Amino acid sequence: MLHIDDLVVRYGSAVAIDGLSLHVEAGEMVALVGPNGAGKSTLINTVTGLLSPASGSVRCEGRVAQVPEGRQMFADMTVEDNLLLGGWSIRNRDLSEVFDLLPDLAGMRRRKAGRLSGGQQQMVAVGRALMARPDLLAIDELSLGLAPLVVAELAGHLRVLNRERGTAVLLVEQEVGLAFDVCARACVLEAGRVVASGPSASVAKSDAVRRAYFGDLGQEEAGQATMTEAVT
Ligand SMILES: Nc1ncnc2c1ncn2[C@@H]1O[C@H](COP(=O)(O)OP(=O)(O)OP(=O)(O)O)[C@@H](O)[C@H]1O
Repeated sequence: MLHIDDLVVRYGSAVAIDGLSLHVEAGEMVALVGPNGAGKSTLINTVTGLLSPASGSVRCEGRVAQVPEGRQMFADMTVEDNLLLGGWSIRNRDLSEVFDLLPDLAGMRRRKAGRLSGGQQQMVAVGRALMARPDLLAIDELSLGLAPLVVAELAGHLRVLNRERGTAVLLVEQEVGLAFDVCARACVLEAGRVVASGPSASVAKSDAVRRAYFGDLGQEEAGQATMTEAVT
């Protein structure tokens, strides 16, 4: 349902995405991992239309919604009003669907978003994106600054969302263990390219992941990072 082909994205003369192709099937959960500056956020922001390609194409058959890095709450607005903003493009905006999936939000609907904990705010950010009834949910750093228990609860909600509604998920995540656990498939980005792709359990053992997170390959091997490692 998401087709990204030969994508190039630039900031001025700097190339952030460098000829990247990636395809996501309907209902698939795909993790995007890689070192700082690899282009993960740029890719997500291009998928959701916040950035435009310099060349190549991004085509999505269905609605996309984003959970942005840092949550981006409207702090002085209530939880309910934050949620309603997420559904601005929907004719009959109905909070009940989101409350069914994230029941804790119903109890905090009248509270100011800025008064909530980080985990509660992240739940609002997920709920706000779900108000658009997306076919693809693009999440930039689910776990950022959150306690492991809170992250585990959010991950559980994502699994239910995927299982019960068939929503596809593109998850950018620094916590690779979490990303591989939640998503059946993973792609490793380096310097704006996909350098490994396949089932998460296999990608977890790939050279690309060792290079990105453990730095335990020699210079010579690191220099060979430009070819895609197809992991099966
Ligand atoms: N607004 C910007 N202006 C110029 N260059 C940018 C901008 N945003 C990102 N970049 C550059 O584009 C490249 C990709 O950045 P991006 O934030 O997409 O990577 P990332 O994989 O999400 O990194 P991180 O894990 O640190 O968030 C990096 O070299 C970064 O410095």
